[in-house]
Amino acid sequence: MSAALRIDQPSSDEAVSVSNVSRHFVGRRPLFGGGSAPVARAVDGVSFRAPRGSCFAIVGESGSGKSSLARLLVGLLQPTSGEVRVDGAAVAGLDGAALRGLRRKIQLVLQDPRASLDPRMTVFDTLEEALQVHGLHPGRDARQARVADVMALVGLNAAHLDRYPHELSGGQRQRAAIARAIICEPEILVLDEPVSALDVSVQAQIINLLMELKQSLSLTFIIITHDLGLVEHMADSVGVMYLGRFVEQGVVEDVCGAPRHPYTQSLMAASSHHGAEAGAVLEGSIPSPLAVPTGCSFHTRCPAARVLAARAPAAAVDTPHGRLPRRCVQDQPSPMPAPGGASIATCHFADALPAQPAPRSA
Ligand SMILES: Nc1ncnc2c1ncn2[C@@H]1O[C@H](COP(=O)(O)OP(=O)(O)OP(=O)(O)O)[C@@H](O)[C@H]1O
Repeated sequence: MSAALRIDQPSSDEAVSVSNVSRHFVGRRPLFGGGSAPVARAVDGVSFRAPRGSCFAIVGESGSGKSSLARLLVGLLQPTSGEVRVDGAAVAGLDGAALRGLRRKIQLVLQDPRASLDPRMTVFDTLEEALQVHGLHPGRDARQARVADVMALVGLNAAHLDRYPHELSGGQRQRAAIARAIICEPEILVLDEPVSALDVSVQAQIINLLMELKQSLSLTFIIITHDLGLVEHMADSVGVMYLGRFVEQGVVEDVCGAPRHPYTQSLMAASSHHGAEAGAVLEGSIPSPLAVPTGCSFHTRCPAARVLAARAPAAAVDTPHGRLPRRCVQDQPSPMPAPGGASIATCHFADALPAQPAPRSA
């Protein structure tokens, strides 16, 4: 059976399934002094499932690997290891008609719509071209009718059809980019920071539009964001990403309602929606994926690790990052299920910490 047939077959209840996926970027070997080429672990062993019609959110700071994961999902990047399945079929190695089939099924919406809209093409030409690439609605009249339908779906009208991207407002541009993403009737939208470049007044309109489209077109969403407020509003499940890994994942009510990993707790503290209950807002910036800290990769910034070390100095070790609990620096953390079986957190002390904002650093 050809790969083209496989990708188009209706199959599992899972729109997207990601199993232990990694993407490492190998840099240049140093010119002098020998040594091996540096390896950036942008995505490192991520797994999740998004059932049909659900919304899965990937949240984390800039540099955590969210965009690389998005590009792996839509086949723009190939995994170093692991497997991405869309609609039950493996994405790796697709080409030709099979790859076009995948591209129709899963569409990427970017933060800056200018990146997905050609500045030299009108809105009509952009939308018509998408139909032509996939051979849908053959004939000019049929394409015009489909374009008009999709324009209405996204809240644009005939007056916008002949405009170039720079002649549209930010919100209108994002509506045009969404129109381009849905015109070929995809099943899944990967939304990479879909509203963060927009004025606050326009953000709610675009979020409402996306939620309406999700409902009326039975779409599955994978949303990538740094905004936990958006996660709580839109998503069913969430993976919290730090240095290429999910440090906590589960249903949104559990992860956002009672975060167990100190990193999630810090993100919640930094979120405008939870500022009043804030614990420790994170200091410093995310380490380079070229030099992921050993042990728990979050230990160099973890406020809870310092508090635990101060409480139990006998079990602590001195490091360049302060006095830290031995377990944080020595063992590789493995995913720890919540006592109730709901969320999974990789913190060694997830069960010992209050499932609330992280304690302030000592
Ligand atoms: N082609 C590449 N070559 C080398 N390193 C890369 C490449 N692409 C991404 N990286 C590195 O991988 C890490 C994760 O990048 P990525 O863009 O996926 O993160 P992100 O969470 O989406 O951040 P942002 O929100 O800033 O885009 C970064 O440190 C980045 O420098």
